[in-house]
Amino acid sequence: SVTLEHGSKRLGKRTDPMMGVWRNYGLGQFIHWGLYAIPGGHWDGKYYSGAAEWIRSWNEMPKNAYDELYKVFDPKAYDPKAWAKQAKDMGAKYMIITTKHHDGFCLWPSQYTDYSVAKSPYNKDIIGPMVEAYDAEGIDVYLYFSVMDWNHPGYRSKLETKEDEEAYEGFKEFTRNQLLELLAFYPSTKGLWFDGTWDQAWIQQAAFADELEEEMRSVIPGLIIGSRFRADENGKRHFDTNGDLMGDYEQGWERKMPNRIEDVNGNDWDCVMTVPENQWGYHSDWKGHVKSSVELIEMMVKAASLDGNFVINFGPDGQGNIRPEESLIAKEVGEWMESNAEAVYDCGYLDWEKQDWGYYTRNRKTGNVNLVVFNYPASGKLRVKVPKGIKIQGIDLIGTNGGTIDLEEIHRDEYFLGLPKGTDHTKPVVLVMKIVEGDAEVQGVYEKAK
Ligand SMILES: COc1ccc([C@@H]2N[C@@H](C)[C@@H](O)[C@H]2O)cc1
Repeated sequence: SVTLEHGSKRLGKRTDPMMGVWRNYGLGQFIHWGLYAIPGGHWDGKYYSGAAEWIRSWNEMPKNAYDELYKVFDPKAYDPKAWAKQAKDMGAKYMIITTKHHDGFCLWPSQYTDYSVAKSPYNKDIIGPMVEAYDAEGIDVYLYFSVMDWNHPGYRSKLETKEDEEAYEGFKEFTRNQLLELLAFYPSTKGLWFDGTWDQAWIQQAAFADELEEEMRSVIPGLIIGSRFRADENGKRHFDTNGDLMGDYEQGWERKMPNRIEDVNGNDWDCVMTVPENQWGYHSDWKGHVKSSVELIEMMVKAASLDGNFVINFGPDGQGNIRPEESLIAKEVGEWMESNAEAVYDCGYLDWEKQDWGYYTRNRKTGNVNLVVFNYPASGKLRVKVPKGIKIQGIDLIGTNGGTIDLEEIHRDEYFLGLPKGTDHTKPVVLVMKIVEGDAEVQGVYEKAK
């Protein structure tokens, strides 16, 4: 490996308590809210087929028309307490809120720009009450911040002239000022979720960004920052020139999932996911595939089974309403979490052979092995191979005990688990297995589960 001034600062996962909390979240909520929610994917009677939060980049929408929207931002229905309650009921352990998206509009009254809620008819801080409401529900708050800022005169995607470089120095100072301001205004935030960091101009700022990351970490010790914030001195992002992870967790899984444990390279990671195919901000007219709650539950369990967190995105409309489709998702995911959360919270990868019926997750606190069944076997029996040296002490439907599951040993270390007659398998079914690890030879023949 090569010596790097501005590469990864740590090999392997963070081992401190704050990162341990992050690692056990399981489920989060993303909220994309801003001026783009006002047009909601339409302008002048035309339908924008792109991602609604990118409507400013659509040539059918005049840039100055977009840039005037702040004059009508006055969300009468905004009720952060209701949002936080809904997120709590869904089972979210953390929430990521767009403080500033690519358009540069700030949902907090920033001292460093007039392009904020302070200059809108609403004229109140949006972020503060949201942080308070989510903190009150015990949901940790993370601040999304886009470095790319289409509104700031000093923003550049690349630096070609002397003028560019001088303007960009001002932009860098502005960016640092806003980030320090956010940490000062909202000190209960647990971390920052960066986006808009792919521009050449930013990638060339390895030293500046490295120093800024250090500074932010000193302002809030334990602050959690992902792999997207900065590049190393060779322009390498997410993973430095030596292939080591930048930041505290991998942020590359946007609208996609890893498939095998090897894909996550031993790093912490989160997957952020839209309900429709590709809309983060509010679009009043979703086209294409809209994910069901069972699809999202499967992704959430798959993430936990591969040592990651899963974050479901919500895009409130221009008045601050959560749309009905998203409220239904929150309700149905919450209903499933009501009785199955222990198979997701505090859970991670189990190095047992992946089976077709679904996913294993290992609860780090209880040691229990969870079998989350999505593909119900026609035989009604799950085939489970346990590694040598594992003794099954008991298996039960989640939430029950007393051996409701019929266990048949079909080979050494291989069993058929019979699911109780009448099990409702229109929703994922969870079995909880208590195991004893260690050299089974010493313990002699396995005792059948009671
Ligand atoms: C293909 O380029 C992009 C650039 C930015 C995004 C942003 N990241 C997501 C988390 C949303 O904020 C989306 O606008 C998505 C795709």
